[in-house]
Amino acid sequence: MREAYLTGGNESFDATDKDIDKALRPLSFDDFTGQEKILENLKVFVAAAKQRGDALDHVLLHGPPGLGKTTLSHIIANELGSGIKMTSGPVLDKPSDLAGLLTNLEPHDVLFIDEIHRLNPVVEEYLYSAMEDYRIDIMLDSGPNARSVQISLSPFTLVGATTRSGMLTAPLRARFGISARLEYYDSKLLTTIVHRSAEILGTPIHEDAAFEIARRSRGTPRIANNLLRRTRDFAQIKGDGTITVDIAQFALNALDVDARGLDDMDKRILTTIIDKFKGGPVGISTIATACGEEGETIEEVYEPFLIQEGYIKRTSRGREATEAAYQHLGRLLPNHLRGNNGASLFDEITS
Ligand SMILES: Nc1ncnc2c1ncn2[C@@H]1O[C@H](COP(=O)(O)OP(=O)(O)OP(=O)(O)O)[C@@H](O)[C@H]1O
Ligand SMILES: [Mg+2]
Repeated sequence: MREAYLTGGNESFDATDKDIDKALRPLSFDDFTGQEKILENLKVFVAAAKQRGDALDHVLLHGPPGLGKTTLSHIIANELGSGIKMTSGPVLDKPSDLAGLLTNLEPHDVLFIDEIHRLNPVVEEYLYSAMEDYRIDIMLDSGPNARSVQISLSPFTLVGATTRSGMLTAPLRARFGISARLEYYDSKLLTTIVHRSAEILGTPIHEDAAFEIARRSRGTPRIANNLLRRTRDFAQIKGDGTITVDIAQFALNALDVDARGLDDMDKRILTTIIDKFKGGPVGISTIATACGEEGETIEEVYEPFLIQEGYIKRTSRGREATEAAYQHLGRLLPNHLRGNNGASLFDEITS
């Protein structure tokens, strides 16, 4: 797949976004940029398991969307030299769905369960013994004829992914020997990722243009790749195909991505807190209703980035907008924040 893009030709213009997604996905530890600490540990655990001839311990990957959880699960299987079966929490409706998957695993295979916080509790219960002892008990018949049979499974590795690790039950969480939280990427790492993707797509890109896309990507490789693809369209139609910084800026403005990478919903959340609730504190469900978005989505997708970038603060009474949020939106600072500002100004003058 990847070769098709590397060798160029017109195939890349016919490819759907889904194919491109696949082509851009790193396939090995060495191909994966960032998350250095997680990668270093995983390399050791994978090598040790292989050396012992054991299945790798179960792995939980958590963190905001688009940071590489699915990608890493494939890489783990590749590096183990194992097969991978993919499913997701909400799809596993009954214990028999899970049993079907588990009994089809080859030794040391990876079973990837996405959105693992959304497992049906009954199915989750079955997963416990599968994870712990590589066996499941299945009930045959019901009523007086009911009996349970035990089925042995091949030693396997469960890789669970979730954007909401807080919603995992304690018994499930305890059964993962390895747990890793993926963090947002800084602009430098994202610049590397943009360059790599541009090369695979066969699109020439200037260094400052790659950085411009990177710093406006909300710390997220998926967004960086999407913005790159859209910018490539602008370069193709409005320019000579090369992504320059002017083309990148033009494209990003046309796409409504602001200078700090905040998107429409990010800005809506901030303006809601500032304009409707005097800067907070205000509860997440109130913000959600005012913005017309699910509270869960705000908490899992938008808030972590806004907190990391210092635009909102989480307090016991709710969310508050920070000085940075007022400044970014060009709003007048309220009194309680102006106090701090005055003090720092005073320091500067006297020092
Ligand atoms: N470290 C990385 N280096 C290069 N590309 C990356 C990296 N991490 C992610 N990507 C790219 O970003 C895209 C999104 O990654 P992925 O699907 O693994 O995210 P995810 O964490 O599983 O997201 P979700 O929670 O929405 O399922 C992938 O297509 C992949 O190409
Ligand atoms: Mg995923």
